[in-house]
Amino acid sequence: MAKVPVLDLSPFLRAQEKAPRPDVTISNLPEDAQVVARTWRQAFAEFGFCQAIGHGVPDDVIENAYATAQKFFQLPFEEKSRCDTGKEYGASSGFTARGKERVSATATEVPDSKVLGAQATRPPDNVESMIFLGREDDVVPDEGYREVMQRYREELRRLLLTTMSLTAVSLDLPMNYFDKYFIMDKQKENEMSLRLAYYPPFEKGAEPLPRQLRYGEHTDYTGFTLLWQDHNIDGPQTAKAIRPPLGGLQVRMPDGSWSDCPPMPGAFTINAGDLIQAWTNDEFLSNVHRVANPPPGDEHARISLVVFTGPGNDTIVEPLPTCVSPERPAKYARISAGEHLRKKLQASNQ
Ligand SMILES: O=C(O)CCC(=O)C(=O)O
Ligand SMILES: [Fe+2]
Repeated sequence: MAKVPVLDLSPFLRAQEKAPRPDVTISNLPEDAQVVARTWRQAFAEFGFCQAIGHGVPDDVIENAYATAQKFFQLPFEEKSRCDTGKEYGASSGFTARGKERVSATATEVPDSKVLGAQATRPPDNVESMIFLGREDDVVPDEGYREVMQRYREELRRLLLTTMSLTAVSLDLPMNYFDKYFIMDKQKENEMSLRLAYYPPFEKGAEPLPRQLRYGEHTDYTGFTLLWQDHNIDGPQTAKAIRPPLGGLQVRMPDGSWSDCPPMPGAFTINAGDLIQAWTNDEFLSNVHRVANPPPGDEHARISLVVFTGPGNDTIVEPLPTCVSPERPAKYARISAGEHLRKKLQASNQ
C-alpha cells in the first residue's frame, strides 16, 4: 500500500537562508534544495500529504505546547468550559466541547463523494478543541498558556512561510511569490489558527456511537495544515520514538482505500487544503482524511496540535499563471479566502 512520503526540508531551509534575493527561482537554488522542491510538488500531486522532517522547529517548543495542551485537556470539564465563548466552533478562540462539531458535513463538495458515503448522517465527532488565534483577546486559561502557544505559533509561522516558498519555486514562481498574502497582522484572522484537538479515551465498555469517528472525513479548508500528531509515548514527544498508534490519521488513496498515516518520529504531517488545490488548479491535491477510532480495549487519549494556515481573509484565490495553459484551463473561479472559510465553518457546526 502506498505511504505518505517523508521529506527532509533542511537543504531547502539552508538555501532559503542563503538566497541572494527573496525572489529567486528554482534554477538559482543549489541542487539539493531543488530536489526538495521537486519532491514536495510530487508528494502533493500524488497524496496531498507529506511527513516533513528537518523542519527547523525546536524540540522544546513542541514539548511545551504538547505538555500545555495535555494539562489543559486534563482539567475538569467545568474548568475547560470557562474558556468556552458559547460561539460556534471556529468563530472565536477558546474551547469547544464534544458534540458540537461534525467535520464530515463539510465534505459535500468533495469530488467522488460516493466514497464518503452518507457522511451527513455521521454523529458529531468525538473530539474537544481549543483554538488559539494569537490575538490579544484570545480566550486562554492563564497567561503561561498564552506564552507557550504564542511561541509555538511563531515557530510554526516560519514553517508556514517555508511551505509557501517551496510551493512557489516548485511551480516555477519566485520564492517570495506568496509572501504578500501572509502578512502578519493582528487584525487578520485567517493567516494561522492553532487548533488543539483532544480525542478522549474510550473507557472500558464504552463504545463509539454507530458511525461515529474521532474526526470524520473531510478536506482542510484553506492553505497548508501543519500537524503534530501525538507520538503516543510516555516520555518527551520529540524523543524520536513513537508507540505504534492505535487508531489515528488516515488518508484517502486514489483508489478510494484508506492508508494509515501514523506519526513519524520528529515529523510534522503536512497536508494541502482546498485553497491550495484551487490556487494550483488541481496540481496539488487537498486530500480527504479522517481520524479513525482506536481498536476496542485501547484506552489512550490522542492529542493533536493542528495549525491551519491560509492566506488572509481578503485574499482572492484563483489559479496561478504557471498552472494554467490552453491544455489546462482554469478549473476554479475566483474565491475569497474569507468567504470560503466562512461557508465551511458554517457547515461543520451542529
Ligand atoms: O488529529 C488529526 O490527526 C487530524 C486532525 C484534522 O484533520 C484537522 O484538524 O483538520
Ligand atoms: Fe484535517
